[in-house]
Amino acid sequence: MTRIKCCGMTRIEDALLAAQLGADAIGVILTARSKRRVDIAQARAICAALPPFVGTVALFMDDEAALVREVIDAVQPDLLQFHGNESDAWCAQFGRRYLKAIAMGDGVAALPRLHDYPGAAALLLDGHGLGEAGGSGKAFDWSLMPTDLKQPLILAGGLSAENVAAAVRIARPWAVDVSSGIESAPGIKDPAKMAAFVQAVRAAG
Ligand SMILES: O=C(O)c1ccccc1NCC(=O)[C@H](O)[C@H](O)COP(=O)(O)O
Repeated sequence: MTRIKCCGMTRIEDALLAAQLGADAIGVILTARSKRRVDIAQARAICAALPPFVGTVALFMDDEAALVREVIDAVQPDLLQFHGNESDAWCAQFGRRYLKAIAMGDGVAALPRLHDYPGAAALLLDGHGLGEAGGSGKAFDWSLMPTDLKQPLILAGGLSAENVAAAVRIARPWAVDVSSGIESAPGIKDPAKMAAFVQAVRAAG
């Protein structure tokens, strides 16, 4: 079964609907680099509203360590996600499990970077270019998804109800991650798109 993370939640009602529909995790974005940014109080309210067994992920992109610590204390997310040029040692300093996003927009040139994060709980392969923010809606060449890495791989970038079944079939990821493909506007999730996305992933197996 392919797990599902719905990212970029800015409203409690959207996060609750994702949970009801069967999403395995939701993401809240704390970095100023995002148009889906929430403040710490919003992130805490969204995460605290969720039922048990739905994971929470707090996202950062080249942010100050002090912000990450503040979020850990206030929000208590299950996982951290780092989306920028952070090193593995930098990500590990918080003593928390983390996902490391890898920009796959450069195609094969990005592949060596997949070996730079042995401490990450999983790698999230995203469609944008190096140095660009996530949530871009850009897909990458799914056939580049490696099969020889020990870490679980999360497929992200430009996924939607229309293409996710093909993506799962080609890339065989541990999980898929989606943001703009389930939105009506940045940070505003669309119930019909979210339901169709979860259904398409479940049908894909
Ligand atoms: O979504 C953002 O606005 C964002 C900004 C800066 C860093 C990371 C960001 N999102 C990270 C995610 O995990 C997204 O879900 C992922 O990039 C996929 O987004 P999309 O292509 O829109 O499905």
